[in-house]
Amino acid sequence: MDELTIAMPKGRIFEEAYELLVGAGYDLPKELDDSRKLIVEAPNEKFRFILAKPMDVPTYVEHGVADIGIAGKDVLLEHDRDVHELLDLGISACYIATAGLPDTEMDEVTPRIATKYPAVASHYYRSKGEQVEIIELNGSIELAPLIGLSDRIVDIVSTGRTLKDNGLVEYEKIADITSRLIANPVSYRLKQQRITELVDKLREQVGR
Ligand SMILES: Nc1ncnc2c1ncn2[C@@H]1O[C@H](COP(=O)(O)OP(=O)(O)OP(=O)(O)O)[C@@H](O)[C@H]1O
Ligand SMILES: O=P(O)(O)OC[C@H]1O[C@H](OP(=O)(O)OP(=O)(O)O)[C@H](O)[C@@H]1O
Repeated sequence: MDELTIAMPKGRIFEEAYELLVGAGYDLPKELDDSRKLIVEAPNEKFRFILAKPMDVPTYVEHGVADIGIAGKDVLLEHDRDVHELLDLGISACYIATAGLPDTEMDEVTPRIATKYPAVASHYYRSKGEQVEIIELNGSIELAPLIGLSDRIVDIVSTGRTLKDNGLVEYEKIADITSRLIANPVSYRLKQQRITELVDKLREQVGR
């Protein structure tokens, strides 16, 4: 049986992804969940896990150093990678939206948009025929309108708490987000049987 290398996102998505795999019947070592190791073997299943930053998962899969991976749809929308999207896992649900200070218009000349998702934001405003200046930030995006750096932000909303606590309001929803199972196209061809079996088990688990 071929070994499958799986790129798992550390952080928010990890716990739900781990539970999904265990729920699907896979025997995973405890050290995957409770150690700081970045490469963990699951010999009983012939899996090798690599623990990656969520944004980097599609990079490992595109380059074929991981056969499959779990990535947020936000990451897949932002970086157009050559990977197959096999299954919507339904976990880590959130959405991307525009937000800003309440009752404010965007600057008429060059509205400024702060975001961690420059491609998603550019695409969104271009599709509306609006010309904007994108300001890329790495986090704490909600700061931008509060201190006058931008008119709007394009960011993830989950509970809405961060917007609320900072006195910001949502304007438009851009895309619903969940995590997806992705595969390297060559791995998918060469290890199709193993990957299909995994997809079927996960699909059954997702449907529960
Ligand atoms: N409230 C949320 N904020 C951000 N991402 C969320 C949220 N809810 C679900 N997600 C999903 O989790 C992924 C991000 O996970 P996480 O926050 O652990 O990574 P990160 O953004 O790289 O974090 P950091 O840079 O803070 O380490 C996103 O790609 C998205 O699909
Ligand atoms: O709607 P909520 O449930 O409040 O979640 C949304 C917030 O969570 C994320 O930030 P994160 O916690 O990853 O911190 P960051 O600003 O450093 O990216 C996201 O960028 C929002 O700020």
